[in-house]
Amino acid sequence: MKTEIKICGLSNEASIAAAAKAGADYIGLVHFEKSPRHVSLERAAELREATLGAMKTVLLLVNADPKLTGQAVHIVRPDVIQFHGRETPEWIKLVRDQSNVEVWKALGLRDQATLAKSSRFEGAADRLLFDAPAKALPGGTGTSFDWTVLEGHKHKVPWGLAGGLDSDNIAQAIEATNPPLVDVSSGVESAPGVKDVDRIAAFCQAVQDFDNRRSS
Ligand SMILES: O=C(O)c1ccccc1N[C@@H]1O[C@H](COP(=O)(O)O)[C@@H](O)[C@H]1O
Repeated sequence: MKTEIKICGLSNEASIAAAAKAGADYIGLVHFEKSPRHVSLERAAELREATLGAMKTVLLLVNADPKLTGQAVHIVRPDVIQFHGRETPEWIKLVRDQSNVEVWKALGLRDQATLAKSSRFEGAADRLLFDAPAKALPGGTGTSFDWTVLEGHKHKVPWGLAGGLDSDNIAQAIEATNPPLVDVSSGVESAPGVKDVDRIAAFCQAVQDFDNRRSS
């Protein structure tokens, strides 16, 4: 099975080209002013163009109101919106039904109880992204969570693993959780918000090496 790769928090064309060359499936663009990776909607639209359709574009929003969400869909025309705040299942479903855009919901996983609550999003989100619990920022902090929380879990919707992943721990993370998609931001940076093309390449290579070992 191929593990899909999302490289998140890109803010320039060079890192988008590096993600494409390395074989990423998705890029993530963050529209959240408190993030060191924040880009305006207009810049996000330019960066989506820079993918040349080689990768899908995920636009990340945090607790965005209906007006901003509508503007984001209209201006950026992403393939996916990733909601990374306290959005409700009802809101996620409404956006999915009204926008024709795939909708992902990120959830901070602390323990079995928080995992059990993720079932509220079945039938609403197209994918769940399991991340570390929010700290001062809701995500993008390079923090991982206890992957054993996912052990034996019967996933009812497509999902992805996020939170503190990097080229050193990604093989262990895939081995432990068997995710269909992995999502990285801090782990491919040299400083918050500064993507490193070599780390992007190393992360993707580590995922591909794991997939190749598993299928041989
Ligand atoms: O990247 C950010 O700045 C960010 C801000 C607000 C919410 C989520 C954010 N990033 C997402 O968080 C996860 C994990 O990131 P990391 O690899 O631990 O740095 C990932 O989905 C990012 O896209």
